[in-house]
Amino acid sequence: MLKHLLIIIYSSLIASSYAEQKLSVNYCVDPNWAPYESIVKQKHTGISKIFVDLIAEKSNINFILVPTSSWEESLEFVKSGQCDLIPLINTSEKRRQYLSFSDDYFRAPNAIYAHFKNPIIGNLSGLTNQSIAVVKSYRLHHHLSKHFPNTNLVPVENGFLGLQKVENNEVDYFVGSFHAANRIIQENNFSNIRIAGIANLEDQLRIGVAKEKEYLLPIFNQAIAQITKEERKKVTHYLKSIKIIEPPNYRIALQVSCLFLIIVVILLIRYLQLKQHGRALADKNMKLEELHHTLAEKNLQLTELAMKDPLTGLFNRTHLSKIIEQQIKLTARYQTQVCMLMIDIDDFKAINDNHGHTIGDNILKNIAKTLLSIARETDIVSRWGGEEFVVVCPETSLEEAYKLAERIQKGMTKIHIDEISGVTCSIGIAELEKGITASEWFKYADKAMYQAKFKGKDCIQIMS
Ligand SMILES: Nc1nc2c(ncn2[C@@H]2O[C@H](COP(=O)(O)OP(=O)(O)OP(=O)(O)O)[C@@H](O)[C@H]2O)c(=O)[nH]1
Repeated sequence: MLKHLLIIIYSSLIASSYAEQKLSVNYCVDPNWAPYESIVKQKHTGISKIFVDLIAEKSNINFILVPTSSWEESLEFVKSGQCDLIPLINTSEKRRQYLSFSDDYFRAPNAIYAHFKNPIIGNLSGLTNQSIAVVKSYRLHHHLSKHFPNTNLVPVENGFLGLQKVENNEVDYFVGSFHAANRIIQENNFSNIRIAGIANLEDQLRIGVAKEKEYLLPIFNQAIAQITKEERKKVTHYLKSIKIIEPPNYRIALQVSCLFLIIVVILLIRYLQLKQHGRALADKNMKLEELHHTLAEKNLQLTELAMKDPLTGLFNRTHLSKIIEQQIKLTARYQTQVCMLMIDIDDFKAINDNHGHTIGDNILKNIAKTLLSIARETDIVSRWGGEEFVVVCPETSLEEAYKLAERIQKGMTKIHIDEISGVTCSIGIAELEKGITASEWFKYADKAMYQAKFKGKDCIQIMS
């Protein structure tokens, strides 16, 4: 009690004397604890700098920074007297042995950070035997080693190194100051880290003064009490300028990617199926077209077969009958002359008998060629049957038909097959008379041909 009274009296004396002569104090900070405090290019920056400036102004004390390279070094400096105070520090049993503390002036949470593969634990009681990185000599370090002896503590030099271990999955968790950790995550783009819980140990930060300078505490407390809400807003603004990182939600990203991949695969399969289907369809269409073509060809062949004599290729009897029917109609309408030549090869049986059927066939084929070459293009040359041929000559008079018959006879003499040198034929000619039927016309031509035979063969007879 007496001691406290003496300190107050001493401090007020000092305070009044400071009015005339400005007192200076040396202070140390944590050089790696942004945004709370840090040393950048030998200069103090961060939240504690805002408060130091306010307290300096209100207490009229000159604060001189003694730069250090680590928090541990700062603690050593204040112990050894190289620094008079540390402006932003938590109390702890250990620290109370060499420091006296002002009233707290800034409070902030601590959080638990984890690799996104590790589960959310909520708070410190969720920690069991995991590996936990924590900054060496921080109050949290002592707190965890005292209250969570089963955990595997990994002390690190600073928050960056601890969070880097989490990012690289070297430790399960990092426990540290909320604002500082967020800033490190953001600056270093640690994309694998998320907040796994809030540490139920709040930072209640204050000035820690070396024991031999504890007489300054009333002055500091007075200055702290004078800090206005407006002035505190500077700190809020400063913190707001730091974005809090929302670690990317990899699960959603993975799900979206999977969904996208599935859609792409389905579309690809569908595309390939359609392509295959299209190809099969095109194949089928092509085959169908080929089939259609073949069918058309076959039909043509069939029609030709139905129309033509297979041995000579001339029109057959059936087709000739149809043509003659048309011819009769045309003649009746246009009053033109049409003649029919009935040609019968003489003694063909003897050719067959003496030279064989194959030679006989060849002779018949040659006769057909001869007839086609001699007749006009408009004449209709046909094989009536066996060794009989019929030539129908539109727009032809009996005289012209007779001349044609003569040319045919002459042509026949030029046929040479094997030992056979020329054939003879008997030709009957009948003009299409008005009003007669096709069969009557045939009958007349046939009759004329038989008359020619009767006359001794190799001659031409006009129907009389
Ligand atoms: N090689 C061959 N012979 C045929 C064909 N069609 C009919 N013949 C033959 O022609 C001959 C016709 O004989 P005939 O009716 O007696 O007449 P021909 O021997 O010519 O006697 P004439 O008519 O009186 O001059 C027969 O021997 C038939 O076999 C054929 O497609 N090929």
